[in-house]
Amino acid sequence: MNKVVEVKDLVKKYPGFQLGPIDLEIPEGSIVGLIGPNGAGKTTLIKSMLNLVHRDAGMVRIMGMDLSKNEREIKDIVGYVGEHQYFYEDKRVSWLGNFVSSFYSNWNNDLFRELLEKYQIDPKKRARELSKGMRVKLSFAIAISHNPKVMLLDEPTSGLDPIVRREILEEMRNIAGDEKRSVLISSHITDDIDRIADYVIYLLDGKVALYSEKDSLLAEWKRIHYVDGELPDSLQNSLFDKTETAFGNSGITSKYSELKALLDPLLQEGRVKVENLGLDDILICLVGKCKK
Ligand SMILES: Nc1ncnc2c1ncn2[C@@H]1O[C@H](COP(=O)(O)OP(=O)(O)OP(=O)(O)O)[C@@H](O)[C@H]1O
Repeated sequence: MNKVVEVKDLVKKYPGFQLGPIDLEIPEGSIVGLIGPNGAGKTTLIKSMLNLVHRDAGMVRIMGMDLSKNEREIKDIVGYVGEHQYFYEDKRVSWLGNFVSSFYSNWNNDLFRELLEKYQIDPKKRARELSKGMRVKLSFAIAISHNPKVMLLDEPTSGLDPIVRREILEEMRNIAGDEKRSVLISSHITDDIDRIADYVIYLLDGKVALYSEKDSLLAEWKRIHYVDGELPDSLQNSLFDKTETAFGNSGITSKYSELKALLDPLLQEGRVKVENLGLDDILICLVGKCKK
């Protein structure tokens, strides 16, 4: 599969914090969710991928172009929505659309107008008159209207109501659905990531702790509920975050496929139960908040 985005040995240092070295690739037509605790470096990573902050080392290639040499061309094909929206506050939405259109070679004004209507943004309103959610939606409309090949989204859905959030996520699915475009989206709303992502990156303390296909990740991480004495010791010992439950005991495995053959007969007899985990549960374990 082609790589739309390649990041190699990327390092960004701040006093008391270092992002990287980061290596990652985003395949064509995929949505990658970026998950991590506050301060893990998600914003720094996304900004470094667009030269919005200057990296100390490493390489970023987008659609085969090197960010050090082709920054302009790259910005033309990347749609970015950041945590904060900066507009000329006294200008009207229609003016802003017109203004930004001049920076992009593939600007689609019909699409921009369609999106404003869909997101119920009055083109006559001035930026300062828009609500927080409307500002995010306007940023999306702008990012999508220049037909980007890659979308880099930094916590884009946090201020949005559930209806618009769903719409925006759907839009991202459509963008990735044409197989040629890709999305990297950071969010603390792991439900959103769960809903749309094909891959998940866990970023902890500036490093990629885990990068996996989402479905296989969720297939491997399970909580096993068992009654004492029902599980072979070796299996019990391989579990972590052991907790007493109404069923008896429980513990987490991150390698369910390796235990499945042993567990299947017990499952059939109802002596063991298997519970699915969410992306949040996995994050909590990865940051070391699970019992060993
Ligand atoms: N301009 C800056 N100057 C100094 N330190 C910075 C700067 N920007 C970010 N940092 C530091 O870099 C680290 C990572 O911050 P970053 O905003 O990338 O994390 P994040 O994962 O996006 O966090 P959050 O989930 O809270 O938005 C933090 O320790 C932060 O204090």
